[in-house]
Parts: sequence; C-alpha cells; structure tokens
Amino acid sequence: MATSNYSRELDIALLAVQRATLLTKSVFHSHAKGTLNKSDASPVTIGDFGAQALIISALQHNFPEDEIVAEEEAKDLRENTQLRDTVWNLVKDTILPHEQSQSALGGSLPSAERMLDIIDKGDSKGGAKGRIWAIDPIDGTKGFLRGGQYAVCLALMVDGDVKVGVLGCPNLPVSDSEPLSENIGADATDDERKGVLFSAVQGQGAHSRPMSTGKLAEGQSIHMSPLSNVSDATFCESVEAAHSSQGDAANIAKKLGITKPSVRMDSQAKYGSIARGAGDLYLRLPVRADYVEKIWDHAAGDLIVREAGGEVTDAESNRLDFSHGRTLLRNKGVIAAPKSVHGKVIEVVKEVLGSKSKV
Ligand SMILES: Nc1ncnc2c1ncn2[C@@H]1O[C@H](COP(=O)(O)OS(=O)(=O)O)[C@@H](OP(=O)(O)O)[C@H]1O
Ligand SMILES: [Mg+2]
Repeated sequence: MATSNYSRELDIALLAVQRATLLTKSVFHSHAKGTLNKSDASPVTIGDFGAQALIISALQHNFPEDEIVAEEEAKDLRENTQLRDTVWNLVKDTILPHEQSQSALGGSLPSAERMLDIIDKGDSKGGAKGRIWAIDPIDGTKGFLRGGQYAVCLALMVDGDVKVGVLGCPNLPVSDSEPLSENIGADATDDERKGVLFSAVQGQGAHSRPMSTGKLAEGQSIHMSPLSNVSDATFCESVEAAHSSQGDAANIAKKLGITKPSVRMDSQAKYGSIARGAGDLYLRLPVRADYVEKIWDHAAGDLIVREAGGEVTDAESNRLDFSHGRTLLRNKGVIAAPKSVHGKVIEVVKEVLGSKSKV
C-alpha cells in the first residue's frame, strides 16, 4: 500500500522523468547530428513514444494497480515496424548510470512487443476516483524541435486531486535565480549545462534540482516571487499564437500597468519558471471556444505553482478540475500568479474577455 506522504511515488516519478528526459535529449541530438535517418518519422514522434514507454514501465513496475492517462497510443507503431524498431532501440539503450535507479525502475523492458503493450496502458479514461497518473512525454513539441523549451511531465492524481507533480525541463537554466531572458523560448537553447527537475507533493512545498544523468541531488525549496505590485510583473505565455491569445494577453498586461515584454516559451516550463520566481504570471487565454485543455498539459505544473505559494485558476477564477476524465472539461484558460496579485489579474482578465464577448 502506498504511504500517505507520497515519498515513494515522488522518488519513482523523479527517476522515471529523469530517464525519459535522457531519452528525449538523445533523440534531439541524434536528429541534430543527422544520425536519426532510419525512419521518416519526426523526432517528436520517436521521443514521445520512447519517453512514454519508459515512464509507464516504471509506473507499472512500482504501482501495478494504478491507472494511467497518457498522450500517445501505440497504433502507429504497430502499423510501422521500422518506426517501432527505432523507438525500441532507444528505449532498450536508455539506462541511467546509477544502479539503484535501474532496480527501482524495474530494469530493462523485455521486448519491442511488450513495449507496445506498455505504451497502450496510458489509455485510462481518467475520472474522479482512484489513483491516476497523467503523462505528457514531450510537452511543447515545437520547442523540442527548435532545441528550445519543452518538458517531460508526470503527475499523480488521487480522487481527482493532484498529489505529486514532476516536470523535467532539460533546456531551462539550472539556477533558480537566473532571470528569464526574453528569447528563452525562441532560440535554440539546447545546451549540456542546462536542465532542471521541478517537483511538488501536496502539502510539502515545491522543489527544484539539477537535471543530471547521475544520482539526483536533494531538492531545493522554490517559491513564487513576492510580487506586491502587479505592474512590476514578468508574464509568460505560449510561443504558439494558436494556443493562447497573445492579443488578449497584451491588453490585460497593459491594463495591469505591465511594461515588460512577455516571455514566450513552449510547454509547462512556464509553470516551473514562475514557481521558482524567474517569472511572475502565466496567462493562457483561449483562442478557440471549442478547445478543451488536456489534463497532462497542466496537472504537474498546477501543483508545483500552488505548492510554491501561487494560485492557479481558469479565466473565471475556478480551480483547475482534474476529475472529469482526460480533459479539463470545466475550465477555460489558465491564470497562474502569486497569491498577492491573482485577484487583481482575474479582475482584469474578466474585464478584457468580457468586453470581447459583447462585441
Ligand atoms: N488550440 C489550442 N489551444 C490551447 N492549447 C492547445 C491547442 N492545441 C494544442 N494545444 C496544447 O498546447 C500544448 C502546448 O502548450 P504550449 O502553451 O506550451 O504551446 S506550445 O508548446 O507553444 O505549442 C500542446 O502540448 P504538446 O502537444 O504536448 O506540445 C497541446 O496539447
Ligand atoms: Mg502537451
């Protein structure tokens, strides 16, 4: 039976994300060096499948009864044996050098066929009852392709409530105190010296530690910035204009008196960045009324920001609700901010979005 402080879940989640991130980095480097030419598949496809297989195999080994909601299904790999073999070769060769992690994660996978079955274990419908893990093997696919920001994301929900969250962000600065550069998401920032793992357990705060390939260091406590005046804020948003309305964000920022330009970056690296105080706000404003957010795009980041002392809601000021299956059916948009200014930000979000709906 799992203990109530979730220490084992956290340890396994950290190792699983560490190993999966190592795989995504190796896919990126093979692609960049032109050595990934065995198949026509994009490196995102290969990295997505490989990272999902590694994370699920670690979860199945340790928590066989738990359900899993993951982004990918193995259908494409079953139909394309060349692609399957490319992924399999990576998965079987991605091993963390410290022995302890090998046994904790259950050793190597036995075969390519078994890998496909493992990938398909991520097909849970989710819901309001039981222990459910949410996985996004590569969040921020566009960032990954650029060598910019992306994240390997894993969260455990129990009865719809997020209890454990881990984000592997290989291209963010190691240091929590390094301010965000404006072009952090636009440039190819891929660099061996970068990389951070963010984590949180409900009621136990949020932490960061360097993303190494060896034994992981103890986590350092992280906190949202103690922002008292919202006009001093740095806000983060998506690079992709199709994922978040940059026009609405600019109007909101202007009304809040914010003069600093937004920092655009892909993936849940935005949640990690504000949780460590490198930025202040994360605004995700709906572009299309019919788009429903996926739980794997938010579960880990939501807990990490709240445990770092922030507030995370939708545009109507409702908490993100992870109890409605694979999507955030009841929420539109995401507004994450230090507690001190969240109310003020929501006031202005409602004003700007409300005036649009009247046009
Ligand atoms: N229309 C629309 N609106 C909002 N969100 C959408 C939309 N379409 C896709 N997605 C999801 O956005 C995830 C990535 O979010 P980001 O804000 O990091 O965007 S991006 O990385 O800049 O593309 C991205 O996750 P990944 O596919 O894992 O990259 C998608 O799940
Ligand atoms: Mg995603």
